[in-house]
Amino acid sequence: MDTKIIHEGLVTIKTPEFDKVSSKAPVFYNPVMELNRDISVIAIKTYQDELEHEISICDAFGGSGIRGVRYAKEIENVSRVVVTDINPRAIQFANENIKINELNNVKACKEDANILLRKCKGKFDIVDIDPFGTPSYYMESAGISLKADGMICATATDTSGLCGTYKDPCVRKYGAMPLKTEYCHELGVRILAGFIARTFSKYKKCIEILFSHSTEHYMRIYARVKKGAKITDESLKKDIGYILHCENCLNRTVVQGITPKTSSICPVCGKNFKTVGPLWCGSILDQQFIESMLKNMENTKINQEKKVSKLLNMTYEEANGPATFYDLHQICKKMKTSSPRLDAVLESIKEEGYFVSRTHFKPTGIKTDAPVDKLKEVISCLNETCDPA
Ligand SMILES: C[S@@+](CC[C@H](N)C(=O)[O-])C[C@H]1O[C@@H](n2cnc3c(N)ncnc32)[C@H](O)[C@@H]1O
Ligand SMILES: [Zn+2]
Repeated sequence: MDTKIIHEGLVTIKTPEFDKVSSKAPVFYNPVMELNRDISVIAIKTYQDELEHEISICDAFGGSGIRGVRYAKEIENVSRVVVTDINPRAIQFANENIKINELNNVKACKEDANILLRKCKGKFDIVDIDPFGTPSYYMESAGISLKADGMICATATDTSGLCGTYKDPCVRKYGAMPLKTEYCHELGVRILAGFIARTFSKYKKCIEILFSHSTEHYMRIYARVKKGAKITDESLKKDIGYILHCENCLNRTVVQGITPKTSSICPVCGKNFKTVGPLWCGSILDQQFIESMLKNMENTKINQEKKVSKLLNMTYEEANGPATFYDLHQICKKMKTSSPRLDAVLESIKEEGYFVSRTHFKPTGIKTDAPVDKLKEVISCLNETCDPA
C-alpha cells in the first residue's frame, strides 16, 4: 500500500495514499478537517487550563490516530489518550503514528466506540466523537463515559438532515423537526445540542456549550458536562425549547420548555408559524471561553491559523447575540427592494440601540434582537437615502 506523510500541528502522520476522500478509503484521513482538528486542540487546551488537573481523553473514532496523537503531543497535562477505531487497519496506522511521534501516553485499540465508551464509565475528561455522518448513535455512551466537569466534543456531517433538506432523517436521528431557512445551519447546531442535552439528562448530566460552529460540510460542538438532578432539570426547562418561524414575514420567536404554551399564529402577519425543535435555545457560544481560546492560539503552532483566527473573532462578536439571524438578501427579496450595504444596515441597527453583529453562519447574515419590522424599516430608510430615485 502506498503511504504519505502529513505534517499537522506538532505531529508527523503516516496515512495510506488515496485519490478521493471517502468512507471507503482503507484508513480515513481528510485534509479539509485540519481546521476542525486545529480548533479541537485549542479548545481542549483551553478546557485543560480551566480544569487545572491532568486530563484523560478518548478519541473514539480515531482513523489514522491523528487527533489522539495531536492531543497527546500538543496539549499539556494529558495523562492518557485512548484512540479507538472499528477498522483494524486504522489501528495499525494509529500505532505506527504513536511510535513516529514518540508518545508513551497514547493507546490505540480496535473496538466499537459504543462498547469502549460503555466499558469506561465515568473515566474520561474529554470524549471526542468524530464519526461518519451522525454522532447520535454514540451520544448516550459518550454521556456515560464522561466525568462530571468533563467536555464532550462532537462532529456531525449529516447536515442535510440537521438543516432540513431532508426532514425525516432528522426526526429519526435527533427526535426533532428541522426547517430549511436562511438560518438552518444555526438550527442544525441547536438541534444537535438539544439532542446531546436530552440524551445526557437521563444520567442527570447537563451541558453548557462553550463553543460551536458550522463550517464546510459539518457542525461541531464543545460542551462542558455538569452532574446533578436539579441543575439538569433547570437546564431542560430553560435551555430546551422551540423556534417558531413565519415564512411569510420572516418573524421568528423562541419558546422555552418541552411543552410550551404558545400560539401557532404569527402576531406580525397572522399567518401560521412553522415549529422547529425541540432544540437547544440557550447560548451556543461562550464569549469568555472564546477569548481564552484566542489567547491560547498565540502559543499554538497550527497551519490553519488565519482561518481559526477569523472564525474565533467572528464567533466572539456574535456570542452574546440572540438565537437565529436574518439574511440581508432574503429580507430584501421579501421586501422586493434592492439590498443596501451590509455595513450600513449593521450601523443603522446599532444606532437604534439594538444588539447587532455579523455571524459566522452566513456572510450576509445579521444577528440582532431588533424585531423584523424594525429591520425592514432600517432597510427602507437606507434605500430611500441611497436611491437617488
Ligand atoms: C470521520 S472518520 C474519523 C476521522 C478522524 N477522527 C480524523 O480526524 O482524521 C470516522 C472513523 O470512525 C471509524 N468507525 C466507524 N464506525 C465506528 C464504530 N462503531 N466505532 C469505532 N470507530 C468507528 C471509521 O473506521 C473511521 O476511521
Ligand atoms: Zn408573519
